[in-house]
Order: sequence, then structure tokens, then C-alpha cells
Amino acid sequence: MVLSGKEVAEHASRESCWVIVHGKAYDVTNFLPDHPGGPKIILKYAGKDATEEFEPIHPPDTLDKYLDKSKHLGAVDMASVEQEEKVESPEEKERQLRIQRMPILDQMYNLMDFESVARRIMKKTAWGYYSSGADDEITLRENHNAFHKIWFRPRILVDVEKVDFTTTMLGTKCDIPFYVTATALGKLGNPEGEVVLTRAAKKHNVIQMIPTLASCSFDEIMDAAEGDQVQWMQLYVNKDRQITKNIIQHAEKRGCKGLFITVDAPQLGRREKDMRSKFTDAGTNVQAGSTTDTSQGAARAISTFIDPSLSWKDIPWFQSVTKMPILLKGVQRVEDVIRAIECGVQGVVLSNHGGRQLDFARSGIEVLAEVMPVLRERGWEDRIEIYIDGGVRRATDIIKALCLGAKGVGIGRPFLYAMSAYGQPGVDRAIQLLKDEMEMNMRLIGCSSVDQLNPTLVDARGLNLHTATVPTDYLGQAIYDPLINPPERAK
Ligand SMILES: Cc1cc2c(cc1C)[n+](S(=O)(=O)[O-])c1c(=O)[nH]c(=O)nc-1n2C[C@H](O)[C@H](O)[C@H](O)COP(=O)(O)O
Repeated sequence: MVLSGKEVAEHASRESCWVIVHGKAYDVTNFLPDHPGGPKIILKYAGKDATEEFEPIHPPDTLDKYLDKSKHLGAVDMASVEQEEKVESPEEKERQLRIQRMPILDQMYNLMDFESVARRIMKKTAWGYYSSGADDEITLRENHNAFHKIWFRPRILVDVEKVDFTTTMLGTKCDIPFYVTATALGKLGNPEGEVVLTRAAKKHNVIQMIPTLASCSFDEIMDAAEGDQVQWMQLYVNKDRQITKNIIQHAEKRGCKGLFITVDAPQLGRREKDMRSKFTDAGTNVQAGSTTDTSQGAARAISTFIDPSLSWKDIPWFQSVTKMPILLKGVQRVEDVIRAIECGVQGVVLSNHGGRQLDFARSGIEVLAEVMPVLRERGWEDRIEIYIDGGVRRATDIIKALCLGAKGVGIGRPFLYAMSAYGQPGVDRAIQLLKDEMEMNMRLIGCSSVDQLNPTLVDARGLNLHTATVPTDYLGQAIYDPLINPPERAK
């Protein structure tokens, strides 16, 4: 029996709340108190079509997985559903104009160019979620600035006619020493979501790390992979260990080649741009006098399941439920790298979550410079694979990390921005730009393969001088949503 829009509209209260998603009606009355994003956002769509709001945040199999079948009410005659008249706000009109005027893809010459375009054409909520860092965003900026404190000591008169910057990461051969790191909610920026990154990763033979909080379902992302394409799984550990065990063993069965347990987020950070953009979008409610729940940016709303009790004592359990290599993502000091080695994990990512967690955490590259000398002293430098992420925007950043001892680096936001602004062609171009930069800079540093990269090729003494001024990065400053006005650039 097909429901009419009118029948659904009669269930528009806390006492009886039906919503429509993808042309089907669901009774979510009893679910309201359990919704991670709070009841308000559901009640806003009570009795109505919630598909547009639902889509970017929830993988398509969410309702099948988490809402009892008895609450699935069946198909709705969508022609009979009263669609709210879409009044385009002045901001949206302005955004559409900026989209019409945006530069063509060939005008993108580096990863920052994508960020500059994305900032202007993305919806506020999407830009707020992707670009935000925690608190005052000091670490967000330090991640990128830290690379500016490292200088090269290039070699000369080395035959660099042929440059090979391929490498292996967890035993997988990759074209270039970086992977597309896990970043949640891909559909906020592009209606296809994370599968866009999957296709680009395949095309350029780089590895994709699949986020727990993807907009696409895990299986959609795995299905989008082709041939022997390698993917890793990023895991937020659920308080319910059975759910976590199911996720891990399903990922292994589907062929994931690495489990990256995120350890820097017992609670997601306070990302005020994310929270503020939610406020702005709901701004009209505020004018109408209703209160807007600004306690929840997208991040906080989707992460209440994460287990803050996760600790070192849990590592043996993970090792008992999977044969995948286990790496800890979000390690931030050498003592924990040593403990990770002693626990028998296969690697770590030195990372502060892109500056989205603890503000004033040090950059991954700075922690790397602390870790490697200690491991070398113990003869442990080859005991595990060490990755870093955060603020990598140039091939020179990748080269600096490898010179200091990293196996590879993770890159997040640039590919989100490229995907949001230009779809897969954008991500393709971003990866190709990095490959072109890599070839040139390997030549200029006097190395023909990545195994020649070593600490003598860099001077990183200034890395931990946080008071020292770094070269003003007008490009970066003019793009990140500055808390201060970017310096006027010469006309
Ligand atoms: C930009 C971004 C990063 C996220 C991210 C979402 C976005 C939009 N999310 S988050 O919603 O929870 O914060 C994740 C995530 O799902 N899991 C995770 O381990 N890291 C997450 N990260 C951190 C990411 O994996 C890298 O550590 C970080 O992006 C590297 O810095 P850059 O963006 O500067 O390359």
C-alpha cells in the first residue's frame, strides 16, 4: 500500500514522527531520543521529505542497519508530497554566481588553488566542516607552517635523468609516497561522496583510507574499487565492541589491507566554524525567535558512539579479531611510538587529526623529527612503518617527511576541496600536480629514488622553535578562513 504525502504529514510531532527518505516513509518516533544529532534536526522534517538533509550525513544503508523493520512504512506517492517552496537565499544566489565565475580546472596550479576555489563556491556547512580546526586553529595553521621551518641541503652533480618516486606502503606498491587519508562526510562536498576519491586513487595508483564516518556506505566504496586496488580502513572504535568487531571483520573479508585505529579522538574536537555554519544555516530559525541547537556541529552530532575508554589494554583484542596490519592513527609523542612497537602494531600515523582535535598539539612533521633519532638510537627505525599527515600541500612537504624518516604521508583536505569544486577531474589534477612537483623537486634535491632521501638533505633545526617567525605564507593565509584579515597582497 503506497502512502500519500497527506498521510505522512499527519505524523509531524514528537508523539508521532514520520519522515520520508528516498521515497519511503519511516516511523522514527521512538528513535528521536537516540539520534546522535539530537531530536531537533529530525523534528524539523517531521511529516516531510528529509532526503536532502539525510543524504550527505548518512550512508544509504543507515536505516536498514539501525531502524527496526517494523518502522519501515513503505513507499510514498511522492507526487502527493507537498514540497516546500525553495526560496533561494541571497547568500545562495551569490554562491551560484561564484560557481558560474569559478576558474577552469586548468587554472589550478597547486593544491592551495583548489582550497581557494572551494572556499568561495562550497556551501557554508560543507566548507565549515571540511576547513575547520579546533579552538583557535593554531595547530591547523602550524601543520602547514611547520614545513616552512625545514630547509633543504640539496646535492649536486647527481645523475637524475631518471627519477623514480614510487614506493611501497604496508607492502603495496604506490606511484608516489602519499595516501588519500580518511576524511568524513564526503557527500557534504560532492553528491557522489567518497567513491570519487576511490576512482581517482585507482587511476593514479595511490591508496585510499576509508573513513568510518563516510557518507557512502563502506560497501559502496569497496565496490567502487577496481582490480587489485588497495584500500585501508580507518576505525573509530565503538563503545559496543561487537559492532566494532563486525566492522573490522567485514573490512578484512572485503579485502582491506590495513586497519588504522584513530587514537586521537576520544571525543571529537570543538570546531567552531563547523558549529557556526550550522548556526548560520539555521539563521532563519533564530530570526523567527526559535532557538537553534548550535551545540552540535556536524562533527559532534555524528560521533557520540566513539568509545573514550579505549586504551593500550585493548590492543591485544584488536590483534585477536583481525589479521590485517594494525596501525595507530593520531600518535603525538615518541613515548607512544615506543609503546606501539612494544605492543606489536605494524605502524603509526604521527598526526593531530588535521588540527581538528587538541589545539596546540605539535605538527606531525615535528613529532617525526622527535621520533626518528630515538628509534635510530635503539636500532628500531625499521620495526614499524611511520606515516605523518597534516598540512601536506606540496611535494616538497612529502620529500621533507621522507628525508626525516617517514614511509609516506596522508593528505586530506586538498582532495576534499578538489572533489567539491571539480569532481573527479579535480582530484585527478591535484594528484597529477603533486606527481609533477615530486619529479621536479627530487631532481633538484639530487635524488633519483625515494630510498636516497635521508636526514642530511634537510636542516630541521628550526622545527621546534614555535616562537621563530616563519616565512609569511601569503598563499596559505589568504585561503584559510583567517581569524585575522589576510595581509593585502600586492595588486
Ligand atoms: C579534513 C578532515 C579531516 C578528518 C575528518 C574530516 C575532515 C573534513 N574526520 S572527522 O570528521 O572525524 O574529523 C576524520 C575521521 O573521520 N577519522 C579520522 O581518523 N581522521 C579524520 N580527519 C583527519 C584526517 O584523517 C587527517 O588526519 C587530516 O585531514 C590531515 O590533515 P590535512 O587535512 O591538512 O591533510
